[in-house]
Amino acid sequence: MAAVKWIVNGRIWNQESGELETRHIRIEDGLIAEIKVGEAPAVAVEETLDAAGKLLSAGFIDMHVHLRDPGFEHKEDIITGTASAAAGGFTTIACMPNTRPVIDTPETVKYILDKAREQGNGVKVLPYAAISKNQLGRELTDFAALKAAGAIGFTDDGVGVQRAQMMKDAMTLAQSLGMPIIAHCEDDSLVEGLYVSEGKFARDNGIKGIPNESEAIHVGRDALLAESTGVHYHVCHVSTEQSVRLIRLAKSVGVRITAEVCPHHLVLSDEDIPDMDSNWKMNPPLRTPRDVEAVIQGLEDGTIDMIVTDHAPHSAEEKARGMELAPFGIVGFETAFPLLYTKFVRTGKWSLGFLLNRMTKVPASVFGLDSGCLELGAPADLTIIDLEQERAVDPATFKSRSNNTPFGGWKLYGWPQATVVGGSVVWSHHTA
Ligand SMILES: NC(=O)N[C@@H](CC(=O)O)C(=O)O
Ligand SMILES: [Zn+2]
Ligand SMILES: [Zn+2]
Repeated sequence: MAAVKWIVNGRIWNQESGELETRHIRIEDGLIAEIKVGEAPAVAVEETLDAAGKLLSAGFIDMHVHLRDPGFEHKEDIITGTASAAAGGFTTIACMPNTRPVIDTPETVKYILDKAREQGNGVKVLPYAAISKNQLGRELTDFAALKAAGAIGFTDDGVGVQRAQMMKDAMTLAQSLGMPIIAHCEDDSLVEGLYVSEGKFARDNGIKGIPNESEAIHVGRDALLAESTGVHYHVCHVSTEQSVRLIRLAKSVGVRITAEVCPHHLVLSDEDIPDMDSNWKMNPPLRTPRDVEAVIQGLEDGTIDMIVTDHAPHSAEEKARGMELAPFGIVGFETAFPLLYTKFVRTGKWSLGFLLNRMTKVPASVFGLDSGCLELGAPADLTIIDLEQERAVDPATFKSRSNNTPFGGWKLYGWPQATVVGGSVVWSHHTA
């Protein structure tokens, strides 16, 4: 990993003017030390990264990813997962505890942090710990010990916390420690055995679908519990109109609630599923076009705070089991920015700044991270993107160990060129 002293000729988004402006960034001790206007400084080539008119952004932050390590290394591990993240322009990622063993002890938190530091391609990895032991929803984990070990929040992502009392106890404890609860919202009793949402695809194929209420019931319950406990409560992968409505209401009465949405739920509905192809199977499932409109609206009006990938690698063999039996989930790092840039920014629906903020500044501020901005003294965590490069998604080239994506062949603009963490180039398309 080469440390650089200058990144020159980058095009930086100026929030005030709403335009891209050329700047040169000097890096010292891993931090942004100077942002220079005008001529590029005359500096040694070895210590310089020439962004040559490309977008220069704060590195992307993804607060919801699955690295599968320990236990499911045939899908992904910390090495391939962070390589995939870096290739997607991500400099900080927060990984979910649904591993084997589950991240429910200080030892496993330490395993993640140590392996990420030593073999994580320079990418910053922030571990979440489980709410319940083994994610079984029976007994709370030792929140204080997990916090001390370095966990940044608590979640049973992969499954919903089924019992309200358990969620209330978790929130009370998390609140006393100043930690957030991150929730996968799903009522099992409404979902059992189902794998696509209630909608046109399910009707056309004569299968029973997952009802939207399965998500919103938890959002509503938890918003009430967050109100009474005062905890910071964060909703995972929001996918329905009802959830957006409930989060909006909770925010309006002052509940400390935040929320995330995934690229696929912004871009795809159940009506786009071409056939019984398990690359279109994820949890939450693709919902109706009306839900897609609602989550876009929710992101636009601030009800939903940030974008996350929910990068969920599964092996080709597992995904080959067919729609009904294959596991839920799709990979996300290496398509997230090009997908959203192409679909929302190039079409004029969003400004570039709107998209960048929801992948940098907002997640940083919601989770209290020092990165996510291009300011003096901030970590030199940076992403360089070629906004004009058009290329088809080729899953065979992914750095991830898995390539389960519905976006293969999609022609997209806005491909990452280089990723820098703490002033070191951790990935570049030249060396890829
Ligand atoms: N999103 C998914 O479809 N799958 C995730 C679990 C989860 O995020 O709930 C996984 O771990 O595979
Ligand atoms: Zn989930
Ligand atoms: Zn997840």
